[in-house]
Amino acid sequence: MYKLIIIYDKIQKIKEGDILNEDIIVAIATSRLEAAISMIRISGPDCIAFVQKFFTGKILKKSTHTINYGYIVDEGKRIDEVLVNIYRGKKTFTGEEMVEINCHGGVYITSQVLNVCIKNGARMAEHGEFSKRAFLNGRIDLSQAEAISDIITAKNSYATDLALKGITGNISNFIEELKEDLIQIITQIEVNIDYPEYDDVEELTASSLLPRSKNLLKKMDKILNDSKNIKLIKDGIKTVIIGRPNVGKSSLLNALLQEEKAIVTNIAGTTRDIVEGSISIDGIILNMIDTAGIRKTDNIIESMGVEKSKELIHQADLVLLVIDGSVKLTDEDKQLIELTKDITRIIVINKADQEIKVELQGVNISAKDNNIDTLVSEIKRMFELGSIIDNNDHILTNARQTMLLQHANHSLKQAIEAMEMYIPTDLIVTDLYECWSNLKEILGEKAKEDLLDELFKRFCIGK
Ligand SMILES: Nc1nc2c(c(=O)[nH]1)N(C=O)[C@@H](CNc1ccc(C(=O)N[C@@H](CCC(=O)O)C(=O)O)cc1)CN2
Ligand SMILES: Nc1nc2c(ncn2[C@@H]2O[C@H](COP(=O)(O)OP(=O)(O)OP(=O)(O)O)[C@@H](O)[C@H]2O)c(=O)[nH]1
Ligand SMILES: [Mg+2]
Repeated sequence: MYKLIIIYDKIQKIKEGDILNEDIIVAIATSRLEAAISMIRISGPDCIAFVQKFFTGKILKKSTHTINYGYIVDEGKRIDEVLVNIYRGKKTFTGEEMVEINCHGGVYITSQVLNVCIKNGARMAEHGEFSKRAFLNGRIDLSQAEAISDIITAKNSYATDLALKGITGNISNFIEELKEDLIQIITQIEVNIDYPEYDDVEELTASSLLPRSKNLLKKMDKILNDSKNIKLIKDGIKTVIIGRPNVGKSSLLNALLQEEKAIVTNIAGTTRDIVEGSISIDGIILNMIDTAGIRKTDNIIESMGVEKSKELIHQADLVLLVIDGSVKLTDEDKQLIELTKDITRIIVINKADQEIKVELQGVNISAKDNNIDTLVSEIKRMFELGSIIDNNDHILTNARQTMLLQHANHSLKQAIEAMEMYIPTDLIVTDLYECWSNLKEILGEKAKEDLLDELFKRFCIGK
């Protein structure tokens, strides 16, 4: 970020007579601070002619999609030896003319080359401005722009597969299909309102509108249902390990992490603050939190830890409730079983290397001996996430999209209820239009300006 400040400083120092072209934007598109090569990405009308002002290589007038060798110069002085990629015409990422300067990847040298660009009149891009321009120029729709952001932040192969599908327009396609279904329903009503060949509302509704609408609703329901677990695939499963003191929670965390991360002792109340760690089970990410053992205590520090543990239960995607199987179930155990009964949880009966004294449905493990296969299998069984994506292209990938489809779904449901009561069709249309505008917004069609700013701000600079 500091580079941005330096660069804005330089803008102030632009000499009189310099062309300041607000339309040309630059950004460093490499994420690492120091690398072999940095790419400085430039977009905007006539940016090839712009770069030619300080690039010694001769870019042929009519050439496009070529790589050009030369030096970046500033007031006659060579700054760096570079390769420059040029993209003329509208067939580019942003839909505008584009240039990419591949310079050496040091932090200082990159900022020097950037400075030359700024000095000659370009400005730094905002977060996501390249993708935003691609969107505004109609190269991609909003779902594709989100997918570009997703592929950069993807943490596993499921998330990359999903993002790549989104980039290639998968979401766009199935939303267009839904829009097509809906427009056919709306058209049929509109035609009937304008040309009431037969004014029998009941017949029109029963014969075609209702079955068509119900079919569309079913499609939407399925998409919403299949998209439920996407957040878990993308961000991981927030897994909270709880249980009364000394049952082996920290030992379990360590066994899962295959690392002695949390302190383990035979003293009850060892863990006071939370300990975190992440693992990947066949691509499913578990973001685990080991907590303080839950019990009544007079110790202030311990009791704060206990409070935190209780809070975390309600934020979890998965609770691992650890029970010491080598002793009889205590009242504290029973309270925790009750407390988590409506939460996605696995009851983990630990210390199975000893004689088991509890009668309880759960998975038996021995954290101490790293004997946790039963638990790992159970987690895999519960979150068979990959298969959702493998066999299904009709998935939404974020909360914005699913919320809009839920709204669309709701409006359609209301329209169907109205149809079933044979309410005059012109009144039903209002709900259907509401449904329509929500579907459109998924692709960013007529999306509000401030929403767009909000969205693209979350991108990194240079994207
Ligand atoms: N050097 C470089 N590598 C890169 C990118 C880039 O911008 N520059 N990308 C940036 O994200 C990604 C590739 N994505 C891209 C997406 C579209 C177009 C593009 O020019 N599309 C045109 C022409 C397509 C064609 O020739 O068929 C178009 O859609 O009209 C380029 C890159 C990853 N690698
Ligand atoms: N026999 C046996 N002992 C275990 C097993 N797992 C943990 N222990 C022992 O149980 C004791 C407590 O283990 P911890 O992992 O610290 O338990 P905890 O639940 O994190 O305890 P607090 O942090 O105090 O809440 C230690 O002495 C461990 O060695 C196991 O599978 N079998
Ligand atoms: Mg502990």
